[in-house]
Amino acid sequence: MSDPVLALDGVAFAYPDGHQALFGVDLHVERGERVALLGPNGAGKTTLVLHLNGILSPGAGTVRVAGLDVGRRTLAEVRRRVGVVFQDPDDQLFMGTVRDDVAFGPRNAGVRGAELDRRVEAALEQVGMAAYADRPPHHLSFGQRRRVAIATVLVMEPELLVLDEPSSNLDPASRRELAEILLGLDVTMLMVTHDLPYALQLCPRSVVLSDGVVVADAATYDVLTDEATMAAHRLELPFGFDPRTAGRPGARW
Ligand SMILES: Nc1ncnc2c1ncn2[C@@H]1O[C@H](COP(=O)(O)OP(=O)(O)OP(=O)(O)O)[C@@H](O)[C@H]1O
Repeated sequence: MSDPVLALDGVAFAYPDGHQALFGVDLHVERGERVALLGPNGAGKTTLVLHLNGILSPGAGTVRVAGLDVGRRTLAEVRRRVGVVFQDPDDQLFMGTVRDDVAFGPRNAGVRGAELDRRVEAALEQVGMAAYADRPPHHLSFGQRRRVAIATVLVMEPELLVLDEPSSNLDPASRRELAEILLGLDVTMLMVTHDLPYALQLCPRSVVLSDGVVVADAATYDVLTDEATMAAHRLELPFGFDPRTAGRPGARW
């Protein structure tokens, strides 16, 4: 069998002030999976994500991406393979046009000419933003900027797409449209979210992190209908939302 796209084994991490944020986390993601990373505020989700592209290094344990150990020597290659879309699109957009923002990563990696144009076009097409290529990003709506931020990562053709709260601050129509876009992508995905219906819609599997420990790793439907786990880890469904009647796109993984 091929290497998992992502393999965390026994990952522990303490911040310099001594706060222990992760305690021996094991998480394996196979190629083609879409996995939601759930958990209450302060659970360690962002800390975990920052290990995936080497911004943080574990105090103990290992992080492997597509068979590569994440470390100083592999950092450039790891960052090509793992695309992280942060919560605030404005952290990722800083050029004069959408096209230049999306071209920035591959251009830095030495891609030029027709190949660069092809990749930029394809990434913008994937997020439905091809018509906006010549616009300044700061003239776009928040939802459009989030899509462009996703394109800046897709253009690198990552093996793992990591999304931090992709549905936050979107109106219902933008939220639904983004779900359709994400469901159409052919990429392994790890999605950090507090939006549990979104997790159910997009991710067949969910991992729950709480106080730096993985406390559940199962089909999203099973997690969201496990009342004891939900209550113990401060996971609450929106008023009136019942996974049992919401359809079961993620029932098996
Ligand atoms: N730079 C830091 N120094 C010390 N402790 C930190 C630092 N950053 C985060 N922490 C602590 O580590 C723990 C995990 O934080 P983290 O941001 O990873 O949680 P999270 O699950 O992403 O939370 P949220 O859902 O609120 O984004 C928290 O207790 C937090 O206070």
